[in-house]
Amino acid sequence: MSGVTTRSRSKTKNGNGVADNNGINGVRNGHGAHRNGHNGCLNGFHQNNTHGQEELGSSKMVDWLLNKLFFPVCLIICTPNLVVLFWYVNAYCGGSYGEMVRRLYDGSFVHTLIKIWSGINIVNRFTVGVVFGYMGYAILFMRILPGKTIKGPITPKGNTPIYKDNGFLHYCVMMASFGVLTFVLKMYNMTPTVVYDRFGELIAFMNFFALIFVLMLYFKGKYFPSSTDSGVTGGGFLFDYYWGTELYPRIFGIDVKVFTNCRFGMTVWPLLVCIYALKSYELHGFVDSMFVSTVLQLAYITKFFTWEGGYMHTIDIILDRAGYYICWGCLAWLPALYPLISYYLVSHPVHLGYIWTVVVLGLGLLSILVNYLADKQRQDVRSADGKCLVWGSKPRIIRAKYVTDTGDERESVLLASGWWGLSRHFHYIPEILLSFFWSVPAGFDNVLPYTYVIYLIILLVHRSFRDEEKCSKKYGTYWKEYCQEVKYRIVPYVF
Ligand SMILES: NC(=O)C1=CN([C@@H]2O[C@H](COP(=O)(O)OP(=O)(O)OC[C@H]3O[C@@H](n4cnc5c(N)ncnc54)[C@H](OP(=O)(O)O)[C@@H]3O)[C@@H](O)[C@H]2O)C=CC1
Ligand SMILES: CC(C)CCC[C@@H](C)[C@H]1CC[C@H]2C3=CC=C4C[C@@H](O)CC[C@]4(C)[C@H]3CC[C@]12C
Repeated sequence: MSGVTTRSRSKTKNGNGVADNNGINGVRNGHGAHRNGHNGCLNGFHQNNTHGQEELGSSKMVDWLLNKLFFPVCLIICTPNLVVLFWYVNAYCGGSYGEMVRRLYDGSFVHTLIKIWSGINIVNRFTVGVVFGYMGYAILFMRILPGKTIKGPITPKGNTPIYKDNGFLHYCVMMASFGVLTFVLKMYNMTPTVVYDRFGELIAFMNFFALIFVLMLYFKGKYFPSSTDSGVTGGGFLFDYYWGTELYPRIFGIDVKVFTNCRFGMTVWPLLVCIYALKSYELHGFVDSMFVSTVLQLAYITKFFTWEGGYMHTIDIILDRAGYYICWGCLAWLPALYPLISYYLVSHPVHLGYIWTVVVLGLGLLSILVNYLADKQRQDVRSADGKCLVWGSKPRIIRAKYVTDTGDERESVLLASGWWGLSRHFHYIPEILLSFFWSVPAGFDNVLPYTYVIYLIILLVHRSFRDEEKCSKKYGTYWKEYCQEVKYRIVPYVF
């Protein structure tokens, strides 16, 4: 499926002799001897200051405790339970979190949780057959479908991962296969909506499978890495399990992250949306709220697959390792949470009427367009090396220099006009609005339909901080210059 070509090897130290988190050196640039954006400083702290060193020590300790222990452990404990609770609140609590909380506290919280888990028949012929059957089919097409060979960005250790750009074709084949399967099953008086009826078993199985799979990835990265972008972080087992031990693991030539993120998570999402829409049709006939939500989600996912090559340049691929966060996330969290609104709409059909159908659909499609145009604008300006027009004028750009781990000096174009002049992550606004538009057809009876919107706001705000930390380390003063030019992080004039 994909391979890795290795460029020259070099030590993993930056200009300061200090290995940095991203493996990308601070910038030695025309702005003076600044490294990581701080003259003579490391991470913003002066070294020759004992008091500063103590501060550095204690703040690093707090940072380690929070980011490498507390948050990862909390997520590993809470999210596998949440995945099952998302299903439970729909299936047994009428979609009401209030009712779920009442049931959980009726007796002891842990006892009720154990009762929920033990009531699920997790490993059976159906769950094993559906999950592994789908995976086998997806892997087969991932390998045999044709696609242009594309190069991913050079990794911190100087590797250039190679991908086969067959994501869109794969998506079309999987959706068409679903259509054929539905037709064939119908001939035998069967229906794929059994997935809706037995979703609790399926998601519990995926949960366990993904937890074990991530453990296997941990050992693979530690003892049998696919490339030099691997190894333990020094943060201890729990953090390495959460974060991963490899950037680009490959198993029998299959890129694990491409599989978990794109060929599993992002493909299972539209399949579940179709299954839930079909279930709603079986129960109630045509329902406009389900129609609006389905169309918007499918349009968004289709947009994703037309841009899959661009996704290979995002922090999910270039920064995040294949661990609990990304892999368990895409195998279990994504299928449970992202199509949750459609699951909810099956048992809560709402009649919108023509006007609201058109308004919500129109606003949703507009949000997809703006999000797409913003992503494309940044990509176009970079591929034209800034020699193009943005909104009809010459783009404002910053030519940001940086030094790679291998010691090569490179340059990236940072766009500071168009969508990227409004705020540094303006494209997150249409992303969030869109999630609202595909949820709002459910009405305001319960909070559950807005779970994804709330999660997305948290995820994207956190992501903006993670991304800016990465960019600031990579581009140093150039990033500062960009932040001075474009003052707001996400919402212009507010945040
Ligand atoms: N639904 C969901 O769960 C989520 C959806 N998304 C969506 O995925 C898409 C991509 O996500 P995103 O977070 O943007 O990730 P990206 O990784 O694509 O964007 C950030 C990167 O873009 C580059 N960059 C930043 N500012 C500029 C600029 N001004 N000009 C040019 N390049 C710049 C930097 O990379 P470099 O090092 O190359 O300079 C930076 O690391 C978006 O549409 C987003 O809405 C994202 C997260 C979650
Ligand atoms: C452990 C969990 C609480 C968190 C798991 C998070 C992951 C499942 C998600 C983190 C970032 C997400 C994505 C980033 C960018 C994307 C591009 C967009 O166009 C489509 C969606 C997505 C692929 C999205 C998918 C889920 C994440 C990987």
